[in-house]
Amino acid sequence: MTCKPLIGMNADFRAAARNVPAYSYIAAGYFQSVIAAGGIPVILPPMDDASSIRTAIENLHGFIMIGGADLDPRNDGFMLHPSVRPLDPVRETSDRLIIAELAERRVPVLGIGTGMQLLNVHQGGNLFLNIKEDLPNAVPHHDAHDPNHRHTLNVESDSLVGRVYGDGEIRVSSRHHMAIDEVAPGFRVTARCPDGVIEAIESEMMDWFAIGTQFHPECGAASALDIRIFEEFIDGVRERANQEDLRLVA
Ligand SMILES: N[C@@H](CCC(=O)NCCCC(=O)O)C(=O)O
Repeated sequence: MTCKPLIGMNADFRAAARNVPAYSYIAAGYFQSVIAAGGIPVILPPMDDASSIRTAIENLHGFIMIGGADLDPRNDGFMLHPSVRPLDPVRETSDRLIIAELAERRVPVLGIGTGMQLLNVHQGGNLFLNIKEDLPNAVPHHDAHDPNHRHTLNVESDSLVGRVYGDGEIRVSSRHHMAIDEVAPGFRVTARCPDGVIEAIESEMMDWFAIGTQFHPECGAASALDIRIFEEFIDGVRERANQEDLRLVA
């Protein structure tokens, strides 16, 4: 592939309130990072029609599932927890249709924050609903007064995040209160906070390039290294698009 890959991304949704109409939005860091890494971002507003989502995804080379509020645990058969602030159902319905399509078509995916949690639960893993209760010895993974809160990270060297960060002390932006508990089959953990909380997963499946980060490489306070996550993702997207072209002409 010589042209820039089209990278889809979902968008958040806010219902109408008082005099403000409903609107859809996305933090600029997501699409700016894709542009900086050599891709063309294509933002999909929430949709509840699986066939429209399928048509949109058929025309994309890769997809980024963005962060946001919490997945509603009731959608995965768990009880609601008082700490959970669910996504608007308009967004969650759309996100679940998108991930199902990405998984079925094996479209390369990078899940960030809630996006990684959705990738994990869709593929059969599950989540801790509140780090403070489930992992009481964990360091803070969120600071209500500091959107740029960071903590350190240990990475597996033989992984995408390992290639990006290499050796030495790594600090990443962290904004979450849920975390992966059981990792979905077909994925492995490639980064953890020193307290053990899972911070990145990567697919081990030969036919699906899929990675997830609990930390936020798109965040305003991200380091120069963090953009390399997007570069690695887009390199992987190109590689797979080239393989697909070869398969189609063979
Ligand atoms: N359910 C999650 C949310 C983690 C997350 O995506 N945080 C970023 C929110 C800001 C954004 O929209 O990018 C949790 O575990 O808290």
